[in-house]
Amino acid sequence: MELDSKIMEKAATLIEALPYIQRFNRKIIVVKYGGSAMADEELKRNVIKDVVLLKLVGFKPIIVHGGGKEISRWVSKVGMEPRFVNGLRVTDADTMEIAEMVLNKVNKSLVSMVNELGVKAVGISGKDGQLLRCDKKLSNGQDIGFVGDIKEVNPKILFDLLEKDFLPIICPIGFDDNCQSYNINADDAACAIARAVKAEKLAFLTDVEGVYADPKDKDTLISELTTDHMEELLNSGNIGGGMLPKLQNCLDAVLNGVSRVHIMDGRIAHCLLLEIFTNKGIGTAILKAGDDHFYTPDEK
Ligand SMILES: Nc1ncnc2c1ncn2[C@@H]1O[C@H](COP(=O)(O)OP(=O)(O)O)[C@@H](O)[C@H]1O
Ligand SMILES: CC(=O)N[C@@H](CCC(=O)OP(=O)(O)O)C(=O)O
Repeated sequence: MELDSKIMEKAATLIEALPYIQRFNRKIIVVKYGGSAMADEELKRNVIKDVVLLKLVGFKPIIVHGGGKEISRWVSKVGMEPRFVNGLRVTDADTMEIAEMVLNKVNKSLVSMVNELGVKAVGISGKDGQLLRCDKKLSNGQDIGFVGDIKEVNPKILFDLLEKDFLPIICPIGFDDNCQSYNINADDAACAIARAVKAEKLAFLTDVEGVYADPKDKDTLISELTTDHMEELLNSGNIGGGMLPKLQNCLDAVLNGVSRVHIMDGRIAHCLLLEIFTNKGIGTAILKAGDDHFYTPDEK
């Protein structure tokens, strides 16, 4: 019997994924899902479908999400002006209240999407299970309000959830010794969590292709960025806004045992699957100096 070539192609694609499935089996993958890549429901659903697939083929994904754009929208709605210093939101008491409400809302919408696809998700914040204990964070000595600097991660709740086969979805709110709530940059939260659970991979899904050497010139996309070039890039004046904390966290993660760190465009449908299950270089891979090459299936 002659088989349709399209069906054969599908089979070949599935077989191509086999070494990657073996490589990541039972391994923890932290996906930082930025608010910038949550522009519409279809986009969100595509990202969530990818994560659900990762879970169903035997990976242990953890989602850490942001929601910066949505927080800004609500801050503006109540007549206040969103303000940022070095990519971090200046968070007074009112802004803190709004941030917590909005992030919890985003959290539950992602939980519902995962549940709808037949995988059991549990949405928590950094307060649950005392996951993210903070101090107040200063930005170059400047007080920027209730912004949290993570001083301790207690990953027990995450291991418990993973062991019971739940998919943890975390929003970046922490607490201090006086039970004060803190607004944590979601990239900081994702990196600290990836380190604490010794994740195999940390993937940042954002709204740009990756890191540009010059953000005004899209031809300057950096496909591989090694740690020894990071400082130069961070000091070049060409890294701004939310990319600053993201890159600082990539550096921190790579230097502290997370071997695969990637920034990619969450607006590209199924970018996570393409990055994990194929040998294509998507976005920007952040590598330790001396490890500067794309991964082969065996290494991935
Ligand atoms: N050199 C750069 N390369 C890529 N993006 C940059 C650069 N400098 C600043 N950015 C900005 O960083 C943004 C991504 O960070 P952010 O808005 O915080 O996203 P997320 O919500 O995913 O955390 C991009 O939309 C882009 O405008
Ligand atoms: C302190 C600080 O900046 N907190 C962030 C938390 C949300 C976040 O990081 O969301 P994205 O990942 O979508 O940027 C904020 O208030 O915007």
